[in-house]
Amino acid sequence: MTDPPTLQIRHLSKLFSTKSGPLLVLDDISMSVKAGEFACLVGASGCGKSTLLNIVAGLEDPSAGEVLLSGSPVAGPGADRGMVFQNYTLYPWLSVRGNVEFGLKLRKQSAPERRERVDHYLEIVGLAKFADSLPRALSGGMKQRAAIARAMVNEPQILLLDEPFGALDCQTKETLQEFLLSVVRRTGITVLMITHDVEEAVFLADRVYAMSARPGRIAREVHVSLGRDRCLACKRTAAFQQIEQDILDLLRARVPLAEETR
Ligand SMILES: Nc1ncnc2c1ncn2[C@@H]1O[C@H](COP(=O)(O)OP(=O)(O)OP(=O)(O)O)[C@@H](O)[C@H]1O
Repeated sequence: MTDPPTLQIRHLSKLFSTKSGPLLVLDDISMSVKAGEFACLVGASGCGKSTLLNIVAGLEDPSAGEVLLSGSPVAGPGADRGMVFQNYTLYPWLSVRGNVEFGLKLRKQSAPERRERVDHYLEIVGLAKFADSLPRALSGGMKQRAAIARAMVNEPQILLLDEPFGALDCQTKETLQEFLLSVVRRTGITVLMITHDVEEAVFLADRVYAMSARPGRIAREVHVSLGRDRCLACKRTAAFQQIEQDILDLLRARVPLAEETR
């Protein structure tokens, strides 16, 4: 028997109660992410991307449907999912090392084990020299690299990234995109990332799920057939731009302006 995909989302819906009545945000979402795959969800603002990621993270409950991680239902947050958010979420009073090892301390890992693991992941994200620095001494890009190390150090089954480069300037964002790809290739980690930046999704992902406007549905699943050896120059190739344009056309066709407001 073959192993189940790392992540399976089955017929998932989410309804919020609001002052003006029930609000259907996600409608019958089904998708999966295989081990070692990089999947991106793209969609207009308000289509429910963060809600979906929060449900996968166990921070919100679905109204219907289920999320399975390696075949087991998700029933709350857990160290088997590593999360990185858009806004830098490092503890300002802890050093980079203190931030990265925080989860390991909670799980009562011994000091020598912690040191070895933290050193390994700080080296992977290129921050070994900044282990003792406080977050305020880091640039935005370095903070996000530290946040990625903090998520990876628990060796989760899947990394969940919520617009991790959304607050960075264009140049830093591109540097971090290349950096993330190199980390993913080196470690083989499985990733689900959400972004509204279609170019970013095509550059990073093996598969892109395009979501319709609210209520969010999976409008199309696009296999990014660009190979796995990608560099920023790939963004200028005709093949890349064709895939990007197809997804943009799809999103534009499905997002009437009136529904863009939240
Ligand atoms: N707790 C909540 N109660 C009521 N409505 C909510 C709640 N959380 C989110 N929403 C609504 O659900 C919709 C989807 O929000 P969500 O943040 O998931 O979208 P998004 O696609 O991630 O948007 P963005 O790209 O702007 O971050 C929005 O209309 C939002 O106002």
